[in-house]
Parts: sequence; C-alpha cells; structure tokens
Amino acid sequence: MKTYSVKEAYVTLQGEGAQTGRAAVFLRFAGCNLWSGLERDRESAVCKFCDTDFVGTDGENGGKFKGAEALADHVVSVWREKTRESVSKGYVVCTGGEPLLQLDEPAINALHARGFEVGIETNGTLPAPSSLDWVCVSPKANSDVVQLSGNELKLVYPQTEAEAQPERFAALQFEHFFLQPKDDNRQAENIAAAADYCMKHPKWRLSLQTHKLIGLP
Ligand SMILES: C[S@@+](CC[C@H](N)C(=O)[O-])C[C@H]1O[C@@H](n2cnc3c(N)ncnc32)[C@H](O)[C@@H]1O
Ligand SMILES: Nc1nc2[nH]cc(C(=O)O)c2c(=O)[nH]1
Ligand code: SF4
Ligand SMILES: [Mg+2]
Repeated sequence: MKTYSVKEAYVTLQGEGAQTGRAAVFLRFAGCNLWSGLERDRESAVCKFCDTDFVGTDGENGGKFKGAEALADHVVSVWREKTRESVSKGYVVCTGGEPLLQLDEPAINALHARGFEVGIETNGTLPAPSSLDWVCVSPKANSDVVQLSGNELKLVYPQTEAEAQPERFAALQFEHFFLQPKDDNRQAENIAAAADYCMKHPKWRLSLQTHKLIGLP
C-alpha cells in the first residue's frame, strides 16, 4: 500500500488566486522536484524563491499515511476540528512541495467519496489527474511545464528568464491568469512591477498573498 508523506495539514483561507477567501484544508505534501528544501541548496535549485518549508512530516497534523483511505480520513478530521460545515461542503487544497509527486487518483477518489472538492497547487512539471476540481499551475523558469491547461495559471513575478515571461503563457488553456508578486527582499518593487504589468495587459490580474497580510498560515 502506498504511503503518503504529509508535512502539515490545517484549515485556513485560500490566500491566492481566484478562490481567495475560501476556507479549505491545506494538505501540504512533503518534497519537491525543483528544490530539496534545504537552504544550502537554494542557490543551485531550479526554483530559488520558494516561501515554504516542505521538508519532513513534522508540521501541524503532519505524518505518514498508509493508503488513500487513511489520508482522506485524516483530512476529514482536520476539517471537522475547525469547521462548522459538513464535509460535503468541504474543500481541500493539495499543495507542497510538489503535490503531484504523491497525489494520485486513489487519493482524489477517497477525498471525493468523503464529499470534498479537491484543488491543487502545482508547478506544472507533472500531469494533473483530470478528476481534480480546481487546478492552479504556477510555472517556474528552467523547468519543463507539461500541464498546459487548468483553471488558473498563477505566475510568480518577476522572474528574469525569457521563458518565464507572462507572454509565454497567455495563450494557454486557463480560465484565469494571475501575476503573484514574488515575496523576497524586493517585495515592494515586485508588487509595483506586477501591478504595472496587469494595468498594461488586462488579461492578467494581480494575486496578492492575502493570508500573509492578515497573519494566517
Ligand atoms: C509553495 S508552492 C507549492 C505548490 C507547487 N510546488 C507550486 O510551486 O506551484 C505554492 C504557491 O506559492 C507560490 N510561491 C512560492 N514561493 C513564492 C514567493 N516567494 N512569492 C510568491 N509566491 C510564491 C508558488 O508559485 C505556488 O503558486
Ligand atoms: N492561506 C494560504 N493560501 C495559500 N494558497 C496557496 C498556498 C500554498 O502554499 O500552496 C497557500 C498557503 O500556504 N496559505
Ligand atoms: S516548485 Fe513550488 S514547492 Fe517547489 S520549490 Fe518552487 S515554489 Fe517551492
Ligand atoms: Mg504558501
């Protein structure tokens, strides 16, 4: 039976993109294919600006889960701990790390069977199962994006590489196109640059990481 490694799982409000403000279980899988997660490897990683600790299984409600049923039961218990609505109205956002290294059809089916809608945050380097209810792809420079359709494309901005410019993605099959200012030591300039791009190219909308503004995880 497959074991799923989960860094943490908690109820918060989706802070980013078109589902901003919606209560969800954030199910953060351990591990990523574009960075080891160790600070000593950051500068040599493909993805250098990650704002997330996805190493290990030691976070809030983290752990190793044997099989899709155990994983989905755990998500139910996290949802019930916080939320006054039944699981049949539940929403789970699978993230990481890179969730598609682990999230598979049996896990999605088990979450659906318990009544959850299932969303994903992915870097797009692995194909997303078509049974997902919401697919957010966030392409990274120097990676091969294979998931070229979905609900929203959310590009961290700016990325200097030519291949990671918004123009490269604007014709792909997504309902929503977002620029999300890169959270680093140039945050103010990054927000201004993203806002300016969205004004000049109205196909794109600004995605602020609103959870960070109000102190939510
Ligand atoms: C931590 S990632 C996990 C999911 C997946 N690995 C991915 O990159 O899409 C979740 C979201 O945070 C975004 N993100 C990561 N670091 C960021 C940063 N420093 N500033 C803004 N957004 C960031 C990612 O681009 C992605 O949309
Ligand atoms: N509140 C909140 N919203 C988010 N949207 C995407 C996130 C992620 O790290 O995948 C994230 C996150 O970490 N927290
Ligand atoms: S791909 Fe996603 S999880 Fe992996 S290092 Fe980049 S932002 Fe972080
Ligand atoms: Mg995050």
